[in-house]
Amino acid sequence: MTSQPTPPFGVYTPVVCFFNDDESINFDAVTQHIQRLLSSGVAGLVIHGSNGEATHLFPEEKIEVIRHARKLITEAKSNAVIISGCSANSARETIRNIETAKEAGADFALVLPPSYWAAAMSKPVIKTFYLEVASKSALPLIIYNFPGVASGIDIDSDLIIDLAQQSPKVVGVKLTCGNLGKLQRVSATLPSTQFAPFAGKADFMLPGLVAGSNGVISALANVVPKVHGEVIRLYQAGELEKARAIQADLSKADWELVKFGISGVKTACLHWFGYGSGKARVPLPTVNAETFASANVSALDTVVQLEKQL
Ligand SMILES: O=C(O)C(=O)C[C@@H](O)C(=O)O
Repeated sequence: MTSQPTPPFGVYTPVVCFFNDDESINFDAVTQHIQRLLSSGVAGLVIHGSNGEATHLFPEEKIEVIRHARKLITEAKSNAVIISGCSANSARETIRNIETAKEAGADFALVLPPSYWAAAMSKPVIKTFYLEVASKSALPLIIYNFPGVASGIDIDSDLIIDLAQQSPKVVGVKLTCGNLGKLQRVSATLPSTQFAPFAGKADFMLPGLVAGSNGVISALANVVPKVHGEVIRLYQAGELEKARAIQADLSKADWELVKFGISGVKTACLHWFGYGSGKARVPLPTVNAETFASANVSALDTVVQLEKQL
């Protein structure tokens, strides 16, 4: 099998999906948001990640949003890539999701381990799942390790390395588990030309860069993508103390943001950038603008003010 493309190094945003009060997709806000992300120089958009409420969208809506993102990337003359969430509990449905995501304009597929029958999901079973998907995948595959949304299933570095060595289609992993040792072992074993490990949260972005992360995939990059890019710039320039100072601000802000949940990410965009709303699809609660404005969001405000200066 010919070698597969890997996602370029940089900042990736798991893009939130904006909704109107009637829960229909607010494409005007989606457009403003993606245009702001692209103008900030993100390397890629993760469409239908956890923050994108992938689990709340109809199949046809998922295709429409990917197509819309691809259209905006083309209009912006951007080189950003699309990593599309394609997870399902069967290999068969996952493979079909990848086909439709490719047709809609995605470049890579992001796939969680199957978790409905969590007790049956032993390492050999998970390995069989990923090798089956990779063998028929229409796109290069990125493993999505997020125990919090996968019944606690936490894929270890042995299995990640084994999958990448067995299938050239497996080209990356998104470590939202926050396990730096895992990231370090994977990046030290698999060549960066063939495999892209990602630190999956702002919280450990700089330590992740030191451990060989291919940049970062961060929900907070919905709000302050340029600040994430600044950490990379400072790190690559060897200005570690300045990078650490901004990392400290990002970690404080991420902790503040996570308390508001996915809706809060959207409300933050309304609060500081004037588009969209916090509306999330039931059962997720919606954080309204007044609640957000009256809360202590000083750590977030610190990084937003820096974002606006960059
Ligand atoms: O929304 C996703 O797909 C995530 O994994 C979120 C993660 O990047 C984070 O920063 O919490």
